[in-house]
Amino acid sequence: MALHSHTRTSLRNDRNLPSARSNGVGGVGGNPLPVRSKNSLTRRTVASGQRMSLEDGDADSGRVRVAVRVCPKNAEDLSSESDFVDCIELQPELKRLKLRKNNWNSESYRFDEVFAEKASQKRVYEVVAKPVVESVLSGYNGTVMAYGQTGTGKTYTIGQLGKVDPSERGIMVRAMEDILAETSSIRDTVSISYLQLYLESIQDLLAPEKSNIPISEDPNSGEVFVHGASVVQVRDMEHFLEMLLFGETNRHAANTKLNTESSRSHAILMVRLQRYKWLEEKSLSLLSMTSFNDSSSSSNVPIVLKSKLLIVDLAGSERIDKSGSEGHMLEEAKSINLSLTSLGKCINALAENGLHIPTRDSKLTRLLRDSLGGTARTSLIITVGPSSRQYSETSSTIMFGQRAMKVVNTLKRKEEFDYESLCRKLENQVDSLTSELERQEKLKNFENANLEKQLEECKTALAEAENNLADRDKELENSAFQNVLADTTQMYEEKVAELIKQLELERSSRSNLEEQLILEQKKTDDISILLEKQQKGNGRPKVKGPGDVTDE
Ligand SMILES: Nc1ncnc2c1ncn2[C@@H]1O[C@H](COP(=O)(O)OP(=O)(O)OP(=O)(O)O)[C@@H](O)[C@H]1O
Repeated sequence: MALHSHTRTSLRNDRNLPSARSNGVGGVGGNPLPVRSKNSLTRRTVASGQRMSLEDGDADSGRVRVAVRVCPKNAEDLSSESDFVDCIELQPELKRLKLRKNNWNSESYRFDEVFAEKASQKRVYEVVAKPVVESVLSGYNGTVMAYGQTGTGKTYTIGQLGKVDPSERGIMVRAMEDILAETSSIRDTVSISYLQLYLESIQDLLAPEKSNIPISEDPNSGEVFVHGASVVQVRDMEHFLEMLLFGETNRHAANTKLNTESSRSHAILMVRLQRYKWLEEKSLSLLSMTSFNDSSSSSNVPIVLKSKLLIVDLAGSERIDKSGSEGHMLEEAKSINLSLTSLGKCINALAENGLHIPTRDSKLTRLLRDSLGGTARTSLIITVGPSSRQYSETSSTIMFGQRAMKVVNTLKRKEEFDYESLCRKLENQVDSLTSELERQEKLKNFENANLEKQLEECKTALAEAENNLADRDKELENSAFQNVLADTTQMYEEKVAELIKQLELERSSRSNLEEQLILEQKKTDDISILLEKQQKGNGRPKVKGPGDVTDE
């Protein structure tokens, strides 16, 4: 079994794995078992815009994972120890390490993973650190630590830059590669601080003039801060490597000043991650508080995940008496011992489920408070040398690792409601709705104008049609009138002709009558003359003719 599974679904996979108790992951005879099982429940709390979510799963998921890595023999080992057999024998398939005290006496220890001398940096990263990095990317705090005797490959495992041979890249470089690959340079923020803890003083490896930087703690969350240390936002891998090299140079310079090749300080790379995501949740009281509880907006609560990854390269854990330190070196060794001893004490207390965890005894344990017995996912790699000469240090390193395996953290994810983004999002929504409204308004106006134009056109067309119709009617009317007129004319012509005819008839009858009248008149005149002659002749009264006028 790997320390954690390698895939992105490692958390789920871990939960599906049998617990340490059942699979025997542990120390001698499966001895170190998780003793704290606070995280056996899934629980979520909401408080003042913040919430902590516990990782669900079995009690084993928060246990500190411990792997052991055996370093290759160094020149000294090779020259002086040809007669001796190695004190270490690995059984990788059983994930066991056998520590041989002598030919008759050996102990076997089980770890979460054992790496032989030839194990690649890639494999070590993927088994030890990658699951922690994935956790950090999901919003949990995480810690990867290397512990071991001087010269056993802690810095090689953790801090190797791999400039000459990229396959030698250590955990810091590979972790940042994964983090940068998984985060958005626009939405998310990745920043680092690089510190060293030397003689109980925290120094800034990115700004060497800063030393004795105080540690502070949030009394409510217990979160540890190193205010005053430089925090540099990582732009890209090149930028990160530059800073790492700068920090390494500063650490190396300090060592050189002390005339030693070995790291006399603990180096701590602190990676802070701030990621945004949209929460799919409908039942949060906060939603009703903010009245975004309609189904459309409740599924869109922006939250910010803040997580921290500590990658710690501890100083060598050799014994003072054996190293023969004197003077300043003795002070230094004592200081290293103090911090490592207090780390060991905390681990013991946690492993035994003690009531008091002495985290305040040293700055190292204060810095690592969240990593051991806290809310972080923690992996420890212990490095050992194969040489029998180092039996005692190797043995104490192994015992340190075995005790660490008993520590169970309670993985918690800190989620904060991102009011700023919510506000921004709502503002954007308002903006887009307003512009949509304006667009609709414009469209409506345009459509109205269009309709009015169409109406006008219709009216004109109608008027034209009416005119045409009227003209047609007129035309029709005219042609009927013409007909009527023609008929009438004809009628009148006939009438006139008839009247003319009648008139002529009348005229002719009148002229006949006149002629008759003249004749009659003549007759009358003749008769009158005749009568007058008679009267004159016999004295009789004269007879009146039709044309005579008489006074009565
Ligand atoms: N697994 C390994 N493969 C190849 N070389 C290794 C390995 N482990 C260690 N080394 C080499 O051994 C030497 C000592 O390693 P390193 O400096 O990493 O030890 P250390 O534990 O960090 O020592 P110190 O505590 O004194 O700083 C280095 O030259 C390193 O390259």
